[in-house]
Amino acid sequence: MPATGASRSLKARELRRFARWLVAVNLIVGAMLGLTVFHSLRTSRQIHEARARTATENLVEGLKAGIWAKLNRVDGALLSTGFRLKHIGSRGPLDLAFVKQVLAEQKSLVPEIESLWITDALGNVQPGAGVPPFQTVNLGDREYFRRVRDEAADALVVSEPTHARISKKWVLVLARRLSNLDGSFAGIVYANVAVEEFHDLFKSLSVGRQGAVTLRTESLRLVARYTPGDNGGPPPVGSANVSPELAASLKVSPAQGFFVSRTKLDNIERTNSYRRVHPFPLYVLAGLATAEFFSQWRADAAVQVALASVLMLVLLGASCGVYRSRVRQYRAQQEVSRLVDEQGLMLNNELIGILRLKAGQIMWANKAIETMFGHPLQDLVGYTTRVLCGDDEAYDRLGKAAYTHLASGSPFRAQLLLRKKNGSPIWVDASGALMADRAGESLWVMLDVTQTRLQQQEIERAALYDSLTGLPNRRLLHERLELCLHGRRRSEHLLAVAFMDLDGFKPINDTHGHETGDVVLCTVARRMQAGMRAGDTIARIGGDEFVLIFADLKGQEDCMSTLERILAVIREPIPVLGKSPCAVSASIGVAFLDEEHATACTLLATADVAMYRAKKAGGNQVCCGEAEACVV
Ligand SMILES: Nc1nc2c(ncn2[C@@H]2O[C@H](COP(=O)(O)OP(=O)(O)OP(=O)(O)O)[C@@H](O)[C@H]2O)c(=O)[nH]1
Repeated sequence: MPATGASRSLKARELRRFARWLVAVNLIVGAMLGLTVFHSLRTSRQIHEARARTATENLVEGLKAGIWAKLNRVDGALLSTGFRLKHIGSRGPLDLAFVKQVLAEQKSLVPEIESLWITDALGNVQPGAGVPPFQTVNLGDREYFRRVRDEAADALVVSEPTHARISKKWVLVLARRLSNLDGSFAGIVYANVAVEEFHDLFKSLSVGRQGAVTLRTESLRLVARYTPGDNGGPPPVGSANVSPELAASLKVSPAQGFFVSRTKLDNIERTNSYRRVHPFPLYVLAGLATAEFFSQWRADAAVQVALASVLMLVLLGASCGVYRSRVRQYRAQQEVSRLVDEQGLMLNNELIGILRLKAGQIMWANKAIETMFGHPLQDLVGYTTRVLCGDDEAYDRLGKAAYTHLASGSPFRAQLLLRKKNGSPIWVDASGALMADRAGESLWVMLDVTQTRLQQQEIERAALYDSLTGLPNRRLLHERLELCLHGRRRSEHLLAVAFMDLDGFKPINDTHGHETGDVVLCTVARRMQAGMRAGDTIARIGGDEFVLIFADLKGQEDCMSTLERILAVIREPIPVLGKSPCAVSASIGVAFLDEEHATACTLLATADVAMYRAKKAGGNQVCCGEAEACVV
């Protein structure tokens, strides 16, 4: 069944639908995979964020406790000093030795204190250890001094980060009031805590290479900052430059909080927690770098994304493979359809007949067989090939020859003479071969070669027979003579060859025309044929020359009497249509096969010579080629 254009385009549509389906499956699987990975990564990031927050909160809680303890010890030293130096100015001149002793004792008890001093009511630092001799250091302009002096209550004052005038270091100053007996302001006792003092505490914390720990005053001025990787250079002590996220969080939650921000100092994003170091006006902050804290998460994310990508690539590759294989299948189907179409056209041609046979029975035949033999297809299919053969004998002969050949494994090829439905003969060039995939079945191809065959016969005839008289020509004469000579050697009977030439033929041509001459030649030929036996041969070898072969003579007399009869029938008047009858005679030379004349050449030559003798002798007679032969 040939594939139609419609069924082909249907298959092309199916292929496009399959491609769309594959794309859709890939998109859906890709989307699901992407969503799964996204959800998994978001969840694990949230877990990491929660862990980061907990870690920074734990860090900052520890810091807060450490700083509180430090400053509490410093404040304790201030309180003790204040207590021991209470009203000391009211009892007369200052006992500097005692003051120095007290300050030294307290300082030695609290290692965090870088220096411990008192001032008078004007802010002049009383001379002591670390103060250059003959030099007056006045703190009256210091903000913490004014606050201690101006606040009536005996409260601890913590300064902003201050550059110390004596040690030249950045310090945090803790100060308390000294009073006279009447309660008036006598000066301050203050302790400088170097900002480096906090670094030791900060260093003990594990914040990674890019983490940061910071101490700020209530006004957010930087007191100390520590980053293990020393990111961003030396800390700008005293600077109040903070991230907007910290400022916003403090507004909402002044005591403690959590925020994520990118630090301007080193441009590193961190997850931070902060705590107020109550009762001190200080904030501690601990931050873990997002990049570090999320490095594991990032590695996990990279692995998950890579796995998902590989999975997607594998799916894509498999889809491409499946699609390509479907395309190949589609192309193969197209090719098969094309071949089926071509085969259909070939099978249904009008020229070459095709038959499929099984055990001599016609299983299938094409239109050309119908045309060639004239049998309708329904009269062929299901019947044996006997209907195509002339008779049972021809059918059996053909069957034996063909199937013996096919059984040997080689195809059969022959020109066969078969019969049409109307009984007329038909020559076919037939070729048959066993079908490999169908047991016992054979395929036959037939071409009508009747015309070729007839033309061939005509050509063969023209080569062997005289076109005017229909008698054998010189070539066939020689073949037959050789054949006779070959058979004669085993025969007892006599063989003779007679050479005959008409007498007076030329004048007939000249007088009555060539057509009349032709009539005379044909009449003479017919008469001679009528007077000879079936096994004898009469041939025309030239204009008015004939040769006769007598193959089965009982004796020379038998031959001579026949030739005499021939001379007689030739002499009879020959009627010519519309003209007066013509008359001719003949001169005949005959040679008999014997030891001396044993070949065709010698026989013909002898007969020829004898014929000339007959003609010289006046014609209309037979001369024998042997010496003793008599002229009849
Ligand atoms: N009509 C006709 N004439 C032919 C044909 N072939 C040859 N001839 C003629 O036959 C004649 C033969 O010549 P000759 O053998 O001399 O004829 P003839 O008159 O019988 O002479 P002799 O044989 O000597 O007796 C020639 O005139 C040829 O032209 C032919 O096929 N048809």
